[in-house]
Amino acid sequence: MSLLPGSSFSFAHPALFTDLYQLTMMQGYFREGLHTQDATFDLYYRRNPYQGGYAVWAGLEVALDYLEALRFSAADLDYLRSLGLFKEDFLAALESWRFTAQVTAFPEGSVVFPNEPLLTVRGPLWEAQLVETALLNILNFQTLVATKAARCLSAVQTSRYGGSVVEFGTRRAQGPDGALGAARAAVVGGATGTSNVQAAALYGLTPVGTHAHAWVESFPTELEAFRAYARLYPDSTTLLLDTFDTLESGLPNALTVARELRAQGHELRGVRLDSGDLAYLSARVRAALDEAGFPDVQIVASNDLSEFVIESVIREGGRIDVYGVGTQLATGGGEGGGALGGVYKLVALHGEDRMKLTGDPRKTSVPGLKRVWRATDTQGRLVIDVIASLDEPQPQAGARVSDPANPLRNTRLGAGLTWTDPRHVVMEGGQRSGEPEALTTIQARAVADLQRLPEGTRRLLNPHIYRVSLSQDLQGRRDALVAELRERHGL
Ligand SMILES: Nc1ncnc2c1ncn2[C@@H]1O[C@H](COP(=O)(O)OP(=O)(O)OP(=O)(O)O)[C@@H](O)[C@H]1O
Ligand SMILES: O=P(O)(O)OC[C@H]1O[C@H](OP(=O)(O)OP(=O)(O)O)[C@H](O)[C@@H]1O
Ligand SMILES: O=C(O)c1cccnc1
Repeated sequence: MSLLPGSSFSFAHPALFTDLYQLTMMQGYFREGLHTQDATFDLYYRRNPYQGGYAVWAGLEVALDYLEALRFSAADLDYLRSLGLFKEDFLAALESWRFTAQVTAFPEGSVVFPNEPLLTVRGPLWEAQLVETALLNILNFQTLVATKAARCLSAVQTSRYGGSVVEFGTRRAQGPDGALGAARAAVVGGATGTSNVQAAALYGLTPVGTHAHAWVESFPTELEAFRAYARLYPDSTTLLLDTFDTLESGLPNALTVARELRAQGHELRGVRLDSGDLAYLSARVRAALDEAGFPDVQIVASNDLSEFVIESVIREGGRIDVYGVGTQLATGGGEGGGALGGVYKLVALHGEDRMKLTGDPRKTSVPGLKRVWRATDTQGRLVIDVIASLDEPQPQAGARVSDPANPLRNTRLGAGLTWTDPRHVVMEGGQRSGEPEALTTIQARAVADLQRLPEGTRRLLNPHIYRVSLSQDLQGRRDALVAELRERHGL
């Protein structure tokens, strides 16, 4: 069951969850008579997290919950009035203010790449402006953590024995909201569970767990501690082996309890390793369990795990079934992690292209209303994404497309590709276009999409860079606007 059926998040004061400048600009647009202009903003990021080859797009359902909940309560307006910045006519207009815009986005769980518009908001300028902060807050973090989970899972999949990832990171996460959001995002990216009970209750997951060293330390002997736990949870006990010595004490005591449970008609579920060389120890523990007639007892491992540790443990012959990943997963940590730098840029105003010019060509935005075309080969593998103008037809074989960060690098599209337009309108008039998607559906999409990635792009270290290109039409519009802006501003 879920404590919040059909919904994934609740904000107490959603309209105030924004940067002050959004509100001061909103008042400005209102007083200048610009607030109802038809504006389009694109949300995208420029660099994959973890120096990887992709990201897993996560947080869309949370973002839609936020947009549907958005309104200014009487208490919000009183607070804004107390700041002395806002005039009464503006505050009065906020009383009935609602988010009424259209949102187009990749389905949550899709594999996505730098520079492509992941989400587009089109509607009255003051509405589209206000939501920048919260959308980036939600989507950057969810996407970062979902990508980390996917990387851990892809490391697990290098084992011919299979395995799964669970999220153990609440104690090290960035505060309570960070922990809940991370648990959700970890599941989007492929984790099969979380130890956080509130997250499980909110998102309709089954909480998972073993026991801590404190349990063993609270009994005169390790064996008594193991027996007491097994008595209480005869069908779901996982014993932690390393309080004193994994191979000399924990393992033999766990085998004793496994035999005692079986004599009573139950089975020990698992053992957990939490220190030492996890490859060596898990291979030794697996062999001992198998030899003693317990091939189904699972080996859980924890202790500062990351995608790279998982890959290494497997390469060295480790036999772990469940990887409990904490700090690195819940914080989105590790090299190239910490935060996803997604941005939200105005790309059109009443139908006319808009863009930000900058000295750094990688930061120059792509103007205009767009569509993303995604090509797959005959085996269903992703080949290339082409960002095109909204009204452009499906790309044709032989057409030239260019690198958004470097127009001099261009390429011709091959033949035999199947083109799809994966983005959909997910909100119209401020209302969801369909029912919220279940986390299980979103996770299944992520797992399937990751399988469609070329192996080199999925690689953890120095991956092959998946091509995201601009159509010639869009590149031409961008060049024309750059030239016009330079002339207008004397640059
Ligand atoms: N076979 C392996 N390959 C790569 N990394 C491993 C392997 N086994 C364990 N690790 C990782 O090595 C790191 C350190 O393990 P180490 O053995 O130093 O810690 P420990 O014995 O658990 O000590 P502590 O009790 O302080 O945690 C951990 O991040 C662990 O996940
Ligand atoms: O991926 P991680 O961040 O390691 O998260 C999981 C860890 O959390 C717990 O121990 P904790 O770290 O609290 O104590 P310990 O280091 O003494 O085991 C648990 O035993 C794992 O080792
Ligand atoms: O249940 C566990 O084993 C667990 C939960 C959180 C953190 N470390 C371990």
